[in-house]
Amino acid sequence: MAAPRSCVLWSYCVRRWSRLMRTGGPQWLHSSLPGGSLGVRLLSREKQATETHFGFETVSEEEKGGKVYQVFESVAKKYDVMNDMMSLGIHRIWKDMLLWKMNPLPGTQLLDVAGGTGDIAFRFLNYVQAQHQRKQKRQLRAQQNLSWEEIAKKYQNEEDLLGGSRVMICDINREMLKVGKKKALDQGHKAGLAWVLGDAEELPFDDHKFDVYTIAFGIRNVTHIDQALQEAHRVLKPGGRFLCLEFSKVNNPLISRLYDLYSFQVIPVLGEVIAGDWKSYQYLVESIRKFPSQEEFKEMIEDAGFQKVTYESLTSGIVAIHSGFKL
Ligand SMILES: COc1cc(O)cc(C/C=C(\C)CC/C=C(\C)CC/C=C(\C)CC/C=C(\C)CC/C=C(\C)CC/C=C(\C)CC/C=C(\C)CC/C=C(\C)CC/C=C(\C)CCC=C(C)C)c1O
Ligand SMILES: C[S@@+](CC[C@H](N)C(=O)[O-])C[C@H]1O[C@@H](n2cnc3c(N)ncnc32)[C@H](O)[C@@H]1O
Repeated sequence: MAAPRSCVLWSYCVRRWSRLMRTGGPQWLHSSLPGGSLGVRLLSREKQATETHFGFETVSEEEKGGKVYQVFESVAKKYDVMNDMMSLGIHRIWKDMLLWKMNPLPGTQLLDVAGGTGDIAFRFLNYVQAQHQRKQKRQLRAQQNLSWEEIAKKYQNEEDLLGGSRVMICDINREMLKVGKKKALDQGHKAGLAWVLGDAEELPFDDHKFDVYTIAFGIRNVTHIDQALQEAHRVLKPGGRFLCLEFSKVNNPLISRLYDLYSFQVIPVLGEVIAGDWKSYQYLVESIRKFPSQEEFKEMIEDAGFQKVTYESLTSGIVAIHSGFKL
């Protein structure tokens, strides 16, 4: 049965109002306050500067960054094994799906923010290398009179193996990057990647630098998500793509109940047994519940200036991939 028109109108008004409030209030309010729009900006900054959440705990904004840092400093060494244990390997499929969605073109310059131990970056390198090798093979087969030196050269130039694609991994946590760098050596990734210590809210890069921006399981931990989204928009080239893999809202009531049971009864126990750290994994499950739904997050991405914003829910909405373009 269709919803009555008054309900539709009411829900539209509520959505418009909450969106306005998130973006600093209506325009008329800016000029009626002392100091005009600066007044509002200062007021909203002051308001923002008071409180936020760290999982289910209420903390000041200044505190949150430090607490998140401690969590990832503490879990870094066990991070990868914990992900396999908690998700029975399913996180690998989600990350593969992010790459399939990206389907990078030859020469893509990727920025992977909150890149941690490099899972997205290594998948990107494997993907572009496989893609480039297939292309090179096709070209070599098509050329009849090549010497073996010419053929060998094509295979030996490591930089060329990636067809000009590169990935920059940016993360705020030294320990996560340290584990990632070691993993890169172990997996034989040398060319085409660089590691940078940096904050998603204040990226250490010039404007219009990257073709694709990814953030996987990272944005949930950032204090000012709107600021991180604006930074993503700033560093992308016109035509560039934003892709985010993050926990989301489960859309099936039965799965939701089981998932809640699993999250609150099993995950912290796994955290304690495997990583000796109950609290960090309690933070993980609580922070998941605090993160906006698929639709709310879509609106936040649009508010940062992205166009053609879409999302795909995976595993009944346990996670979602959001995509947007800087046009
Ligand atoms: C500190 O911050 C972080 C730290 C990190 O290490 C990582 C992250 C970022 C996170 C990731 C990259 C991924 C992390 C993965 C998850 C949080 C888990 C995602 C969950 C799933 C894919 C599975 C979802 C589970 C369900 C839909 C419910 C099914 C659950 C059950 C049948 C068990 C229900 C539980 C109870 C009744 C409680 C009592 C049970 C026991 C004591 C037995 C223990 C049972 C198990 C170990 C079974 C585990 C089962 C599964 C994993 C189910 C998988 C199967 C399917 C989805 C089909 C970070 O930010
Ligand atoms: C759950 S891990 C995700 C790592 C990786 N992207 C993956 O998918 O496995 C979250 C990462 O976000 C990083 N992080 C948290 N706040 C950040 C911020 N403000 N700027 C950059 N990275 C941040 C943490 O240090 C951590 O490495």
